[in-house]
Amino acid sequence: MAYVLEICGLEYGYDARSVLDGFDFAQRAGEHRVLLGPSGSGKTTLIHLIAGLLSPRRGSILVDGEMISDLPPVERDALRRRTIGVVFQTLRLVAALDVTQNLLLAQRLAGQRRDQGEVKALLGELGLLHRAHARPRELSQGEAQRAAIARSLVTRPKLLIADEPTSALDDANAERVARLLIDTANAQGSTLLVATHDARIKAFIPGAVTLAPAAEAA
Ligand SMILES: Nc1ncnc2c1ncn2[C@@H]1O[C@H](COP(=O)(O)OP(=O)(O)OP(=O)(O)O)[C@@H](O)[C@H]1O
Repeated sequence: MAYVLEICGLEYGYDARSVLDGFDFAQRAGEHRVLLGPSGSGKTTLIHLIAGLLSPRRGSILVDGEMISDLPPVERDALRRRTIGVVFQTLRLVAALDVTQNLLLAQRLAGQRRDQGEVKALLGELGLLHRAHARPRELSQGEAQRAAIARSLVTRPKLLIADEPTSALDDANAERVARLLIDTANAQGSTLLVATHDARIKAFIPGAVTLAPAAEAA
């Protein structure tokens, strides 16, 4: 099966401080993986690199066969919107839009037809139909998280990345969110990469890769 993500010899750092030093990783379509690492090991940095929000110092990142790390910014943005969904720690829903409008906007930014039927179906799957016209500030934290998952999956991205989706949750809710991510990713045909320091996630997604703690200043 084809690779959705291939990372080779990735290097990145902030000023003199190296965060990633020769990181290699590959993920095939349908092969969900966990990126484990303690706080500060570079998980969020790596997600930003994969999504083309940062540029590597060295090495390459291929998303769905395209070298996102080498593309000019406009094409990078287009590739990200077409092929990657990210559930950020801070969720990043658009405050002025209701849940349905947030999902329709994601479809439009991905260059897709706005599809109310698809939006409704996904909100139903995530138990959010009754909140379809609520603004983000009117949602509970759990509802907002599910809305962010729906927003990231409504474009059926090849790769769905979730940044620390469970670390603040108790066992029952961590399991619920992990299962929800896996089930909805499967239903949408997306491959899941969960970045976390929450070792409980390994029970749900067996393929784990571990980031070493950040290196000391060079
Ligand atoms: N914009 C920045 N400027 C300077 N240093 C940064 C910046 N962003 C992150 N760092 C540093 O880079 C290292 C990796 O940070 P990153 O946020 O990627 O780690 P993380 O594994 O996602 O951590 P957490 O689990 O706490 O979110 C940390 O030491 C952090 O302090």
